Amino acid sequence: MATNPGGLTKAPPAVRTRRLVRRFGERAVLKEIDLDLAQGEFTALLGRSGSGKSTLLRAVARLDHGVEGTGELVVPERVSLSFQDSRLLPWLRVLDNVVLGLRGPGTRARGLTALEEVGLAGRDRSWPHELSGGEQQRAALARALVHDPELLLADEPFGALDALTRIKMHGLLRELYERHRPAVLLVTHDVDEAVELADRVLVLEDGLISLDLPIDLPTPRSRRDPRFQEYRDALLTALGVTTPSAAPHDSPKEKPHVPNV
Ligand SMILES: Nc1ncnc2c1ncn2[C@@H]1O[C@H](COP(=O)(O)OP(=O)(O)OP(=O)(O)O)[C@@H](O)[C@H]1O
Repeated sequence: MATNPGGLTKAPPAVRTRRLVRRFGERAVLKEIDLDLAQGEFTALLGRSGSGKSTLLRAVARLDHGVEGTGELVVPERVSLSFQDSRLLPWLRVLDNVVLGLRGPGTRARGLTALEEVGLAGRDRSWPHELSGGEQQRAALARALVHDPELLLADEPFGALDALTRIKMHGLLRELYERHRPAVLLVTHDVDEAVELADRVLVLEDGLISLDLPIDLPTPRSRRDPRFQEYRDALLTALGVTTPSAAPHDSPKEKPHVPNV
């Protein structure tokens, strides 16, 4: 374990990448990424479409065997993944999906507890197609959490949900995170989602992390808090988007439009 200048022992990071490179043909989508994610840290990853967010997440998940490197990639043993599409197996009931791959005594009880935690108590015998989109994402979260992950990698898990369900899922994810404390890397296009949920937001641009912004706001966070808006404006600016709220004071007073980038 490393010791910092104050003499306190510093825990090793949950994720550590050094000089992580991914090329597709001639094009380097990730150019020597150096990234540390602390244990129990909630990080959001933003970037324009095609900037390489999913590529980075897949690399960290060790799903991509094309990652090059003389570099270094350290990830914990227990890693769970969640995607925009819940990826529940249609031929398995909800509980069987949740406990898939889990072994040992108490498997069923663990699955039922996970379902209860995500608000799906009593739906264990349902088939995936009998669940709504939001419920399917809840089941996917239960499946991720039942493994007690040290790292949760989530690639736009709420991207396909309607606005109201999305808000509910934000609350649920933050609550589950605070209870279980895995390190989280959340890929999103939604700047508000990033500021609302994460303690640190990264912007990926041109193959590198161009901004690493700690979010120092208590939770639950209100989008109406002026400091929330300052973070959001800083991120939108980093993403190359100008909004009326980030514009000079003498500009027309329009309702800020916050695009998903
Ligand atoms: N298997 C592949 N073969 C060739 N190019 C690829 C492959 N996978 C990704 N790419 C390219 O790498 C770039 C980054 O893709 P990636 O999916 O990581 O971006 P992203 O930031 O997640 O995009 P989005 O926000 O639109 O989902 C894109 O230009 C994409 O076309």
